[in-house]
Amino acid sequence: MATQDELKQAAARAAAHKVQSGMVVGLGTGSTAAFAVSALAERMQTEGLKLIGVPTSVRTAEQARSLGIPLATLEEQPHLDMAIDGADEIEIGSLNLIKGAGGALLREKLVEASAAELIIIADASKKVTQLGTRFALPVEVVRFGWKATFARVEALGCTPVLRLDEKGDPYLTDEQHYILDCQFGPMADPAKLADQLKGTVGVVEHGLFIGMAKEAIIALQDGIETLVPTP
Ligand SMILES: O=C(CO)[C@H](O)[C@H](O)COP(=O)(O)O
Repeated sequence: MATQDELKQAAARAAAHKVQSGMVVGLGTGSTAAFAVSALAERMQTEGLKLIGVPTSVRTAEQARSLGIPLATLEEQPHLDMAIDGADEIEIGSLNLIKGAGGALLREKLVEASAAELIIIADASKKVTQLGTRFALPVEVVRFGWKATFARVEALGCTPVLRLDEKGDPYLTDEQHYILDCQFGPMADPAKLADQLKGTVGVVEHGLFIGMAKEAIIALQDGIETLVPTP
């Protein structure tokens, strides 16, 4: 029986094989995305694949650089051919996502909104029938007045928790913001909630990725399953 890491790696490899030479590729963040970065570097070495990566976090930039993947910023490469990333929850049918457990949701959304195609990679544990069933929704907020923002987000019907780092200090994103992990429970209308959060003063971004994923590559014990959004 394959381990969870082996499944993540299988999905990552399948996505990396979709990349063609000359592409500009958004490089996601997290343990599954890290396998995709490694698989791309391997293809560069073994097949001579050429690509430019646009990383979605400092962490991913460091990994890609250490593997010799040429990088560009989103300012330098504002139009990406593809982005490959993991997710915390993938809603079967819509392919709407919850992302951000790894803390990179803002840069991920910026990079992935600029990609012609967003490919999500995961093991089967990430599939849900309704978003909000397994993970709290990460909401990135500016530090200034964060308690007032906390109260506004709470009023939308959730229990927010300020994310802390391993030292017990507030977790800081790459853009130097805080994250509130918001337990909304199963979401009947995630698109409406996304709009409400976007309209909340102090909220910079949230981890709902609505209508963005073009494909999800899911690694199962007996092979790869490819999901596309149903109309
Ligand atoms: O959104 C993310 C980071 O902000 C990650 O893609 C998400 O948390 C999945 O991570 P992993 O592959 O480690 O389970």
